[in-house]
Amino acid sequence: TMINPNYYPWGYDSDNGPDQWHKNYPIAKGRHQSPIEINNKEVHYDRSLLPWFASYDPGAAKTILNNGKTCRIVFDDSFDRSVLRGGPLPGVYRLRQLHFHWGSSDDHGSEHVVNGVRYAGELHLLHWNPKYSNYLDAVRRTDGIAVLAIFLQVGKTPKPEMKRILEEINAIKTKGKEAPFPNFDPSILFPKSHDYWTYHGSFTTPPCEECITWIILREPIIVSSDQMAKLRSLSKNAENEPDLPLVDNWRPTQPRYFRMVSASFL
Ligand SMILES: NS(=O)(=O)c1cc(F)ccc1F
Ligand SMILES: [Zn+2]
Repeated sequence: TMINPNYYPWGYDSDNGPDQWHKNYPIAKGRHQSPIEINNKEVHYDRSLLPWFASYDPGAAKTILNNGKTCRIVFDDSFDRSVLRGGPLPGVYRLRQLHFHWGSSDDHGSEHVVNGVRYAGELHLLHWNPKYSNYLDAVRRTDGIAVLAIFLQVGKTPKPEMKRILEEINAIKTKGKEAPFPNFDPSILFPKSHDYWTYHGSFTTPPCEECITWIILREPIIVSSDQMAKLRSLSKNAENEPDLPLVDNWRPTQPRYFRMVSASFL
C-alpha cells in the first residue's frame, strides 16, 4: 500500500496465495487450521450434540460489499440481535457477516471437501461470542467465533432466496464498492436438513486465527450455473484498475492432525 511499499497483500495468486501466507501469518502452519477434508470413515457420530438454532432479525442486515476477496453482507452486531445458538455452542453467538467462496468453474470452489467432493462454492455465516468485549477480542479466543458453513451445489432448480443477493452483485462489481442491503434474514438460505459436522479450526484467510467452532451443514443449497457465473463477474480490483475476475477465493484443505470431526447424524 502507499504507507508501506514493502507490504504485499495476501491473496489467492501464486505469489501471494495460500502457500505463502505463513511468511506473514505463521499461524497458517498451525495444528488447527481450516478448511479440512471431511471423510465419513473418520467422522464420529456424537449423540450428545444438540440441534442448532438461528434467530436472526432481518432489520440487522446493513450492507453488501466487494472487498476484492469476496462478496460480504454485514449485519448490526452491537447487541444480541441476530444470534446462533445450540449445536456444539456453549451459548449465543452474534451474527456479524456472511460471505462466499467460489471457483472459476462449477466443478470446484468450496473450501471444505466431503468424501472427495468439492462443491461449486461455500457460504459462511460468521458469528462471535459476546462473552468477549468485542469481535477483535473474540478472534483471539478458541471459543470466540462460530461459522455456519453451507455448500453451494449447481443444479437445475436454484433456491429462489439466493436471487436477491445475486441481483445486488451489479452494484458492487469492483473492489471497495458497497450498497445498502436492508431487511434480509439469511436463514431463508438454509437447506431443509439441519444435520451438521463440527470441529475446531481457523479462519480460512489470513491471519488464520484458530478461534472457530465450525458447523458445516451436510445438505447443500442449490444454485444455478448462471448464479455462479454472476459471482464470477465480480472484479478483484477497483474500478480504476484492470478488471480481473474475482474467482478461486478458496483455501486448499489443511492437515487435520489430531482433531475429531463430530457428526450430529448417523
Ligand atoms: N472464511 S472464514 O469464515 O474463515 C473468515 C471469516 C472472516 F470474517 C474473516 C476471515 C475469514 F477467513
Ligand atoms: Zn469464509
